Amino acid sequence: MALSGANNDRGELRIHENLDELRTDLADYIAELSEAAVKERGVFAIALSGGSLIGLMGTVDWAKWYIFWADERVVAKNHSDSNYKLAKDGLLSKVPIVPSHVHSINDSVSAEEAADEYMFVIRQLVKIRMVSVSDISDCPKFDLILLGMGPDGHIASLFPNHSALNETEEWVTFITDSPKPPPERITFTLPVINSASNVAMVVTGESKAEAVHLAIDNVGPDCPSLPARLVQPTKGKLVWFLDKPAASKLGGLQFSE
Ligand SMILES: O=C1O[C@H](COP(=O)(O)O)[C@@H](O)[C@H](O)[C@H]1O
Repeated sequence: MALSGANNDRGELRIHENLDELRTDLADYIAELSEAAVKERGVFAIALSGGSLIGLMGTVDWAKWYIFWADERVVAKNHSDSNYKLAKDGLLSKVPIVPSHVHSINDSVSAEEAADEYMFVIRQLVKIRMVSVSDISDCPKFDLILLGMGPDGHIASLFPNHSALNETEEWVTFITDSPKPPPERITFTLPVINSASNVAMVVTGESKAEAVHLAIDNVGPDCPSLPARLVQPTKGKLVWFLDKPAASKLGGLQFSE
């Protein structure tokens, strides 16, 4: 049985006994959001990340889905480091997704050009409202952004103390010095992540327990620079999907079973 609760302004916490339980809860959560968005707008705009979360997603009704990536490594689409390849092999090739609804980056140009082109594509889709727009800025408002988190607290390709964290003008930016290989990546910026209707942080494993603690608990003045702590949807909802090892260093939570 999952434990769920809330921690101040750090969102809803769902802590699961094991990965099977987490996978089921995450699939139900995504299905509910998808159904609500399709009912309201006719489409569901979801941004995926890479990493371990892809293996935790279930299958739902894909026909109305528009798929984006919150971050991508600037490598060929068939490279083992590609987040697109990860999602394609683990998920997209197994479900009836409409190919033209899958918006991956151009892998044949530089990181800077790929970021600009990706932003242009999103801008066109915002114009025709396939992707909604924020009520308080011109940012796209994705129905759901799925994020993983590294043991260092990075989310998407926003790393601790990196200047990309300060980008407020662009929707998509690029880096060429990622501390985690490969070095060249594109990433949604914090204003886009925080404009989403829903953000799900999917984090598993003991190696991430300290970063989960720093991202969620009130631990003093150093924590605001942790990228995961800067995920604070302005009007949207933040939900953390954790397994017990990832949640093992969280303190002072009030849970209901
Ligand atoms: O490099 C990346 O890492 C994070 C976390 O990955 P994980 O394997 O530790 O879950 C991922 O969310 C991000 O999209 C990816 O590019």
